[in-house]
Amino acid sequence: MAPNPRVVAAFTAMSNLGIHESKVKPVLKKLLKLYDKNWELIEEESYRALADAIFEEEETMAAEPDQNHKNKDGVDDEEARMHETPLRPLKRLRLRGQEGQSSRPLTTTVPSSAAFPLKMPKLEDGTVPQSTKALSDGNARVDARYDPPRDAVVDKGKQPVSPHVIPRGRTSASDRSPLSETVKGRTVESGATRLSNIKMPPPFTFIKPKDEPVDDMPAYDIIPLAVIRPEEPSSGRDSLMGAYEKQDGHDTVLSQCRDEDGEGEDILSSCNEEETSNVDVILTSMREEQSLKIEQTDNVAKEFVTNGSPIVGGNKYSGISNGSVSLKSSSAMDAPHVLSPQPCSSDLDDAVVASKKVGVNDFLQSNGGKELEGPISPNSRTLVVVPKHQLTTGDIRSVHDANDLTKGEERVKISWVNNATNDFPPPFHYIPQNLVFRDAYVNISLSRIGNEDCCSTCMGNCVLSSKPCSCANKTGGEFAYTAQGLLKEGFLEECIAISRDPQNYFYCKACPLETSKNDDCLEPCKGHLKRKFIKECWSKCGCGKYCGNRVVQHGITCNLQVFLTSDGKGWGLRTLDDLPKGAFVCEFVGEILTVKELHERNMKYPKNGKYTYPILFDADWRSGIVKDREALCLYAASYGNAARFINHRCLDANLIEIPVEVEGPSHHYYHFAFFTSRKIAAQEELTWDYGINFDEHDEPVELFQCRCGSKFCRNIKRSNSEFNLPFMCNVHKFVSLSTLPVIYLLDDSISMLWLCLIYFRSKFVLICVFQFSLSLKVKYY
Ligand SMILES: C[S@@+](CC[C@H](N)C(=O)[O-])C[C@H]1O[C@@H](n2cnc3c(N)ncnc32)[C@H](O)[C@@H]1O
Repeated sequence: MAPNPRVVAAFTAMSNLGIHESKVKPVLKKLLKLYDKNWELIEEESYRALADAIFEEEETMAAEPDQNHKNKDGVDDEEARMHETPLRPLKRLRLRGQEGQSSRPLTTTVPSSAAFPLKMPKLEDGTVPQSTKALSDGNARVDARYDPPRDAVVDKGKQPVSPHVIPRGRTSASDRSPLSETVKGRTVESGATRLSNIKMPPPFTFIKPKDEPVDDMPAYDIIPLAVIRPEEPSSGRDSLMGAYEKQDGHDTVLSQCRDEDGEGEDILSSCNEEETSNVDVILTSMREEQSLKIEQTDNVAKEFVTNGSPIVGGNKYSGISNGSVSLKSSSAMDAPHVLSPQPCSSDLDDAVVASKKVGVNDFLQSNGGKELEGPISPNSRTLVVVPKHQLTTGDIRSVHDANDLTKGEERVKISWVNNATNDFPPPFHYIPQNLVFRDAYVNISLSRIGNEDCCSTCMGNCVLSSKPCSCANKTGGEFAYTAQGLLKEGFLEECIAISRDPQNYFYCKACPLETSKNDDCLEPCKGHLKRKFIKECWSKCGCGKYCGNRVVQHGITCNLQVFLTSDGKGWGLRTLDDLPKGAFVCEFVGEILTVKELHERNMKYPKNGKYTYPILFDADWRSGIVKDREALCLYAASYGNAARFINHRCLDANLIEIPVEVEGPSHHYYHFAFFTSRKIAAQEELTWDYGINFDEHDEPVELFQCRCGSKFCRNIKRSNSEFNLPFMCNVHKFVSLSTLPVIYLLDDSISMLWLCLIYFRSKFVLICVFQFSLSLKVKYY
């Protein structure tokens, strides 16, 4: 029987959205039943109902995973897939100052961290501390007093962040140009700069002024909005990107809206609050001639559909409209592929999804967000551009919202941009706070916080007091923060000095990292950095929420952006603001695993691809035997925050990680907070020193070739030598220097012996391999 053409058409439409037939079939059946076989309803709006239903089905499955989704180990398949993202355990600078660790000689051609002079050269924009004196962490230790059972903070299982299929968000800057103009305190990209930066003209762009704190800008609560027909391309930026004007001190976005018939319809909205609610969607569509200018648009969906309130708007949300405007493309554009809003997700109501092949974020403009915004902020309206053939629905959930990959989880929005390729950031669940995977013992309870561990008698703002509070005493007798919320210069310098001084490594007798492997050959501890801790005030303290000794717990407040680096490091994180020295940037957030669980994951999921580095909570492992469930680490490949995008830089990174205790006095679990180690200019990539010794090859991990560009790069010699030495091949974990076949006669046989000189784990090793032995004996009968 010939296949039903309507069914085939439905499959094709879904396939264009990257949805496999097997997913479509059951849903289509249900839908046909539901709609009493009324195909029109299904076919409407490019099979919107069908796509909705499929996503909804997936959402439901994800929300209520049943046994069918579990593999034989009881592990959720989706989780398993996420964990297929390989991982590498974080390795602090190994061998640094590892005197007495005989199995790890420092003899190597590779510059190990130990090779760094104790007296550091002066770095760009900042001085490496000269002092090499051994620095204690200065903290009064409080023994962890753990009693089972774990309290409610402990997540006994996987707690996926609820996935959202379709993005929302606001218009975002595709890539802030350093040549941005500042208009009335807001950053607005110069047209010339913007035009020179973009690879192809976007069909429409909203120029969104940078948000300022609401308090500072009452007059800008409502941004006038207007829509005009764009001019010819030759007329410059206005015609290509929509125009940006200033009227009576207000920013005005000029753009064009086309109706369903392709007829340009000019709408002018002066966009006061009342009018805003009447003009639901303002989009700019290119005229046909303009769209022809777009390169590589042939197989890309180009219909932009949005529901809800204005894409460009003020800070007040004036109600979600039920109207939606669908803008059909010009003839130069393909058939639409619209992922419509999902009924189950509020995020989806205001989503716009379209496709574009190159320069994904050329469409988008964002200021990265600033102040606390409600879940239905007009700034969350956005265009999200999804390449048609690349993403699975899982991917879309994870990184679909180019304006805010935090999916509203942070106080600020964090956009992502890629002006170079068609790639999206790797999929992951954004979580703003650490979550326990399974076994990790993270017991946060008020009963465990003794009076000496909090400042219950304080009031107001502790840092304004002349006397350090109990919490400051835990930070080594002083507040780590200034009244402005920055790290004190002396404290920061001490932390930097500690991290760069090999003397500040300690070596466990029985390293949890090694014992967790549970294998016969227990390797010696490779060293852990002694760290200075910060103890912040918290809920049991008497001071207020805005006490100056509470910084990290307030989360990210600066504007950050994930971007595709141009130097081959993959995605990276940059700041959109100028940051002073000592400013808190973000915490490294992920799943809390025991190191045993980490090892199990390492073994289970093969290494390849790009992923995040696990962070060890090893700062206090020297205190003695660490129980299995207390030897913890953070793993952010599957669940994490923006910090998972921070790339490594050898030695002179602009961020430094400092352990911060917030909830409790345990040093087995703390917050891994990143602070600026120097002033950082807007647009600069944020980096930190992972502490990798690029000479180590003994972990089930694959080291990347460092492209940090630092003059202190620890990977330079190795990468050079690999290419320069003759007869050398790099075979996984060892370097074969030369191979010599030796043929010899032994008694009546001829034998072949391979002599192979290899360089392995910093040693030269001669390997002999007998390949064959051929008997020369001739037997006569
Ligand atoms: C924590 S992730 C950082 C985000 C990552 N670039 C991405 O695209 O998702 C660590 C990975 O980034 C890459 N990376 C980080 N720093 C690098 C560097 N200095 N040189 C080359 N690759 C780097 C490596 O692939 C590493 O495994």
